[in-house]
Amino acid sequence: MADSDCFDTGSKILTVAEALTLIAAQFHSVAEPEQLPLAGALGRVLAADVVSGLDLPPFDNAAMDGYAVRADDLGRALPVAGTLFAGGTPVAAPPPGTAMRILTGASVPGGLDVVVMQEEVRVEGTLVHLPAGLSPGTNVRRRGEDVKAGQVALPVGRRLRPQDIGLAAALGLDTLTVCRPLRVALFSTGDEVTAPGQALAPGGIYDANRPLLSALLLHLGCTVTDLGILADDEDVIRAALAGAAPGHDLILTSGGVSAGEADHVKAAVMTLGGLDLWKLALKPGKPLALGHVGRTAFAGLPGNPVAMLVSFLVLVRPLIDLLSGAVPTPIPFLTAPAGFAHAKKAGRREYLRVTIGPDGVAHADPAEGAAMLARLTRADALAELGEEVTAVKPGDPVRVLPLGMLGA
Ligand SMILES: Nc1nc2c(c(=O)[nH]1)N[C@H]1C(S)=C(S)[C@@H](COP(=O)(O)OP(=O)(O)OC[C@H]3O[C@@H](n4cnc5c(N)ncnc54)[C@H](O)[C@@H]3O)O[C@H]1N2
Ligand code: MOO
Repeated sequence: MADSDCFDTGSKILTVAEALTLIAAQFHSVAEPEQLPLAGALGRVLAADVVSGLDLPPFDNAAMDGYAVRADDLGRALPVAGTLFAGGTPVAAPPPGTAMRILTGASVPGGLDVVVMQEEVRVEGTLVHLPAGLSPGTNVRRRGEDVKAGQVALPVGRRLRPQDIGLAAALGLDTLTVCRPLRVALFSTGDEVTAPGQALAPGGIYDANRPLLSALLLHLGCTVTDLGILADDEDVIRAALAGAAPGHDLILTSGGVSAGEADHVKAAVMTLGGLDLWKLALKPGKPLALGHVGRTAFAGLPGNPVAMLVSFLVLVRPLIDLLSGAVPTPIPFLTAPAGFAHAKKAGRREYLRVTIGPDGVAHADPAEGAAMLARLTRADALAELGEEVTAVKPGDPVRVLPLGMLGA
């Protein structure tokens, strides 16, 4: 939900950090909890902490197939008192001076503190010859070493990833309390924008942004209503937005947010709520419109597809996190040596399409066009050049944001 006050920044050019601060101040969670089976919870946001009801692992167990012994008995040849299988009922330790054959995952009897891998022993008749020098605890997975009973295993606000679902299952949970999905209405704008499958008129282009945005939103666990393409007509746009607002938490549009004349989106949103047009110190992704239609949040992204993707990842993703009850997480980055030279303005953040070579070097796309979608499909990552950077030389370390880690 957006506050009713709009955040007029006048003609100031906002840094990304300033924009994110304004977003955090103006938008609030609309989260409502619901209970879901684990299988349906991927991508959803946890509505409550998951507190572990048990230790993980639940009992001391073997990490390897081999022989469970006392550390004091190492370096000797011992008789084998029996075999312990995974899933077998835990048994008491055999007397000192004996070994137990043990398989991975089997409960280690209390008192035995080393599992010697079977590759490291020599079996001769009924005796197993053990190496010396292993420290107590070797190859024993201790009860509770991963998670302790009573500990928060998964925190509220976590957007659930496959490994989170796996952990919940390991804790014995078959359902999770998650936030209901954010309901997002999607429009493209512009008379030139044509739905794929239709004939392309002279001057027309196919609508790449809606399917691209829709896919990005699905990755974030949103429910997407695709409401098509809005013609450049203020009345039509106003009616469509007014109709979409009540059933949605966020309306997203692309196109029509720069200084152009055919900007009916702005006028329509203004009459239905409030809107601010931001100019950001960000390339690509300079223009961004944010506001509300009634009580529904509104974000208007730039029309150029690559600019739209960058705006989405840098600004709309955190907005979606806020609205959906997720704890916003910084975009993960890695550092790679630059395989390129690049000069830039101080004070602006830039994202360049890069491929990562087999040697780990980041090679920038020599073209920088914000409309070049095919070139984006050939990139592995975006290099993030911060506000303070004025030049990149080959070999300089640069931040790279792997597109796959961003759901793109
Ligand atoms: N005089 C100025 N002109 C422009 C400025 C500026 O500051 N002053 N900013 C430029 C930048 S940067 C960008 S980005 C674009 C943003 O423009 P809009 O958001 O108003 O978008 P449109 O003009 O409607 O479209 C831009 C471009 O993208 C194509 N487009 C639009 N929708 C789609 C879609 N659904 N699928 C594929 N492509 C789409 C559209 O045809 C245009 O080519 O403004 C610059 N101009
Ligand atoms: O900065 Mo506009 O957002 O391409 O290319």
